[in-house]
Amino acid sequence: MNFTEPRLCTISVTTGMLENGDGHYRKSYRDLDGLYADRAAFESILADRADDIAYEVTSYTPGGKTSDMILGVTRMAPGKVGREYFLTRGHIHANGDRPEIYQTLSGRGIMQMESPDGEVRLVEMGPQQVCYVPPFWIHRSVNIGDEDLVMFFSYPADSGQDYSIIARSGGMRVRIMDDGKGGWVAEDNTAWRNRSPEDVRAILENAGVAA
Ligand SMILES: O=P(O)(O)OC[C@H]1O[C@H](O)[C@H](O)[C@@H](O)[C@@H]1O
Ligand SMILES: [Fe+2]
Repeated sequence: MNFTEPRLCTISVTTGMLENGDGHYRKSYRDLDGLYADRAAFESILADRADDIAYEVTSYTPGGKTSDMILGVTRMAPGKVGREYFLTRGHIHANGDRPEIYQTLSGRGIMQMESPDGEVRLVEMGPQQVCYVPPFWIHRSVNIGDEDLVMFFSYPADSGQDYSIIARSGGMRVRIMDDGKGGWVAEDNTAWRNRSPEDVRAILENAGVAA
């Protein structure tokens, strides 16, 4: 029997990268078009740093099965588009019943979660705090600090990412905004529309769960 070889990876908290992984992708500000509320503020970021890295993900994928755990690191730059803090695109796992674990290594962030039927959970996280993202929750990270947000993550390798679920509902239900006092406040996203009971049922049934 050919057992999978163990793998040692090193996390560089200062560069926000996993070393000795096998995956790396970057998202520039240009790639994040349409996510933020303040169109004019976003355009002005595009005007002078469209190709700068907004966030990047380095990872190791040992295989493709449920029992193979992907692990990696996300590094997200600090900043705001108007009053809205920088964020990752966000997704639900294409196999919706797959969970994820996130550990903040440096910086301050919010794990923004939304259930298929529109419940919102906001988990503020600092260094060495771990958030368990349960099956079926749409999730994205938001950098509410003034330095890089560096997070370790792990999830089953056959989870997959479905980004369309957020696009179809006009974004996530709330936006994480500067409260003007150095903190944050969650404000309703006026473009958001809830998923229908049929949509919710389809997400559950796709994972073999009775609605
Ligand atoms: O996939 P995004 O929504 O762009 O988020 C960026 C990354 O965030 C987390 O670290 C996830 O575990 C990654 O799978 C994801 O790629
Ligand atoms: Fe995920």
